[in-house]
Amino acid sequence: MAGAIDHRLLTRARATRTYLVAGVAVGSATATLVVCQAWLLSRLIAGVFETRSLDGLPFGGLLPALGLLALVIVGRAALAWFNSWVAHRSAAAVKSQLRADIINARLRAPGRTQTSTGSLIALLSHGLDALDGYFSRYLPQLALAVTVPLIVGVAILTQNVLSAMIVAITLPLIPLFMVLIGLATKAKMAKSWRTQRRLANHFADLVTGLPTLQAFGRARNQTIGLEKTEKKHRSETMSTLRVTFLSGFALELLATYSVALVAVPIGLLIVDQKLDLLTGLFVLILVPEVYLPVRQVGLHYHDSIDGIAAADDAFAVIEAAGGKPGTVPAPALTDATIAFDRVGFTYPGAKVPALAELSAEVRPGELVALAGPSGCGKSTALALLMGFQFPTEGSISVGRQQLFELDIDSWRSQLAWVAQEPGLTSGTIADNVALGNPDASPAAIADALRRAGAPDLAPGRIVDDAGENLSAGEIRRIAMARALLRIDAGARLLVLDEPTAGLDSDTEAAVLAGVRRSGAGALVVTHRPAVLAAADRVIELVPPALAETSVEERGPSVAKPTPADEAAEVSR
Ligand SMILES: Nc1ncnc2c1ncn2[C@@H]1O[C@H](COP(=O)(O)OP(=O)(O)OP(=O)(O)O)[C@@H](O)[C@H]1O
Repeated sequence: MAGAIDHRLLTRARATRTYLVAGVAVGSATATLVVCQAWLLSRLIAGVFETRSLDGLPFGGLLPALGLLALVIVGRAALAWFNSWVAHRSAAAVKSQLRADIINARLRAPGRTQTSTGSLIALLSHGLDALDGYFSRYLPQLALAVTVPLIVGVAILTQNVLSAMIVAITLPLIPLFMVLIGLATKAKMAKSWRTQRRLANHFADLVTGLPTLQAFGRARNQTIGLEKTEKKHRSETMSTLRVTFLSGFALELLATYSVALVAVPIGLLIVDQKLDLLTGLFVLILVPEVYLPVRQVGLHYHDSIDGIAAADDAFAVIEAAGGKPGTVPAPALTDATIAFDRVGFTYPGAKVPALAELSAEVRPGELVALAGPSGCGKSTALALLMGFQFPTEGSISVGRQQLFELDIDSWRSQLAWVAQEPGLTSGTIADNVALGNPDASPAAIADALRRAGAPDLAPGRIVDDAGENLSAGEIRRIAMARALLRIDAGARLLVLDEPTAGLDSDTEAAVLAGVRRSGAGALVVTHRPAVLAAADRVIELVPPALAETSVEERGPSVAKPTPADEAAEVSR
């Protein structure tokens, strides 16, 4: 059946495998108890007819069977409870593993997925909860649908071959119908899932962009848009439910007719006294038990679709982070040169490259400036250097190693990064600065803030989510202090994406001079003439369109020679 078990869930989420083994064991035990229950019930009913004429205690001989029946019923209830307990534990374990994998994938390669932030939040919060139904309802039923018909079918075969043959012919019709219904509704289910995702995105956009939307008088339109998506979601949910109920009804009808097909000949055989009452009852009680778990799988089919769709989304994020992470320890930047060799990058789904033909070097301890018009790919070049993305053209090497081969943690431990829009976490300013070096003393944190031009910011001041209570300049100075602390802790390259927005020229000059004194290098995206003048080399990026069209005449983007290069050239 389409989408029964996602092989990636089996290979990645170990709890799924454990659960399937437990499910088959519980299913087999349940099937055995079903057979015992049917046997005891038929013995009791047939016994009532046979002992009716006895004097004294007519049903006294049936008491042991009655006691056993009670035990079997308690056993079945215990198995059902155990099954549900294992299922919920497995769902929790799988969800927790997938959440960790998603977050790790996002940390390893933040920009490599096409999943928007809204979708990611929806997936990490309630999206993966769709796996609850998959594990607690669908998979247990799937295990029972395999084990119960097999064991109960064999029990029927030992008693009455004709009944077993009727069951063997009619039972496959149920999965067949389920496949047909599944094929007919697959597109509908996928559409419903897409609408659900769009609703989550719409909502996230509305929340994050509310001030802008209000400023431009568009908040009302967005609310109307949200209402439309919500209405669509509601009608699609109703139509999904309609399909679910209708398909349940069809499967129920099929199973009922199949049971009747067995019941009629059994009844006739009993009337003709060709079959004793005990055997006839045993078979009649068992037959519906064969169809029940298979029918229930159909009823919980939508749980499997929802669960698989959630798992698909999770794996899209996890797999986008790339195959196996690199393992080679990063060469020390104290003597390794970083080389961009005709590096280009096109974002997934984009038609034009964001960066093209970048060739440049960053030598140990150098201050290298990255300049060029807006949108020419400066931030993208830094993202490639940080290992958030891998080049789609050319390569980046560190010493003799390719960047993609490096253990990303050992590589990033040498870098101190200040993003264009630095991220802050909730806590205090000191907590955020200490991200650069968790072992830093309060005095070192205060000193880093001072050097980053932020002596006015009290380290104990509370930072709201994403630094909402701070100005853009303050956020950038805190991020700069964090990077300086990281340099103090041993990072060898400061990676700055237009750090000057929050700093005055003097502070900026002091920051860069301080970094150079420490022996660390810096790769700085900047437009400021003072930084460009102080740089050992300036890499002029050209817009990708220009790089694409005229690379033959112009040659690749290269660094302007430094005075040291020129001196070396002269001496040659
Ligand atoms: N996540 C993304 N998906 C698709 N395209 C992107 C993405 N991020 C950036 N781009 C595009 O890639 C190109 C380069 O962007 P980038 O941010 O690297 O430029 P930049 O030189 O740093 O610009 P600025 O100086 O304005 O900060 C731009 O055309 C941008 O629209």
